[in-house]
Amino acid sequence: MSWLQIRLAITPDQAEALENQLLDLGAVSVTFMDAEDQPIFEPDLNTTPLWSHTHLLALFEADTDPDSLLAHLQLLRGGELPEHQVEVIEDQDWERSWMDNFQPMRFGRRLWIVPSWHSAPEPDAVNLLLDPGLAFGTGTHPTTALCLEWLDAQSLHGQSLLDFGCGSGILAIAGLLLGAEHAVGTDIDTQALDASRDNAERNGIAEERFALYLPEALPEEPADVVVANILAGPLVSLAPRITALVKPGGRLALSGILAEQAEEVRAAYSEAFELDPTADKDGWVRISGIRRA
Ligand SMILES: C[S@@+](CC[C@H](N)C(=O)[O-])C[C@H]1O[C@@H](n2cnc3c(N)ncnc32)[C@H](O)[C@@H]1O
Repeated sequence: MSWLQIRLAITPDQAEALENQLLDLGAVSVTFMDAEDQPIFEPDLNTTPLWSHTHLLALFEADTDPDSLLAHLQLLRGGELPEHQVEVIEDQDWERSWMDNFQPMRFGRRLWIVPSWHSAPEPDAVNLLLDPGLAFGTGTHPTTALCLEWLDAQSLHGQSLLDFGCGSGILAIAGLLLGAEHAVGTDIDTQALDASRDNAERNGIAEERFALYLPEALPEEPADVVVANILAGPLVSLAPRITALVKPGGRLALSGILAEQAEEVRAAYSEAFELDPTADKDGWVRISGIRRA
């Protein structure tokens, strides 16, 4: 199957309106790409140099007429049309294009993330075979890497784990391979739930060890260990819910936070958690801690 792809150069202040306009015009997917051509979820529209020279990719059904589409977009935007390129791409290319640099990578001492089409460089290590499909989470992004390193450093044996915003399922599956007894993943995106299920199967995780839910269906049952890589805004607004999902004495790692947003997120969790020092990687930070009893 092929798709019509429109790549538009944007500035952060245009992003939200343009995304809505493209969706109104029938885009089946709109992805924000950062300066390194990696997809970003829910970009911070107010700040960040990572996001200041970037573009947006919109995919439409292949039979969409690009001239008519662009004319409609121009109309919706009061005559203004951002700089753009139009191309027809094959499905396979679309899924894979941003993954060209996805190679086996080690996180912490024991854990390797291995693209499912590669062989494991260290067969005796903890190898997570991953095909993210259309979901976020390969470990190439610093926000995921910060969580993987944290998980690798935990003693997870026999623990229950919750992955809030599971994307490809990478964090939950890493936790299970590192010894967690049971994991729950939740995501607002059903494609992420599908990818997580496929990746769990790929790694021989028995179905009963990994449950997946949309957030509205997630049982409000606290876990020993919770990871949430979903950006600062939702982490702050979801703080009461995420806190309640961590057992007293349980551990929490939050990611998807830019360095300048760390204080705001720490403030939302500092009453309920004994927080560790903030860890950072390439402008992103991880906030972790133990829930006070
Ligand atoms: C940055 S990705 C993280 C994926 C994966 N956990 C990782 O660490 O690579 C964020 C994921 O959270 C999901 N998400 C965003 N907001 C959410 C929310 N309020 N509740 C649940 N999932 C959410 C997105 O659909 C996306 O799959």
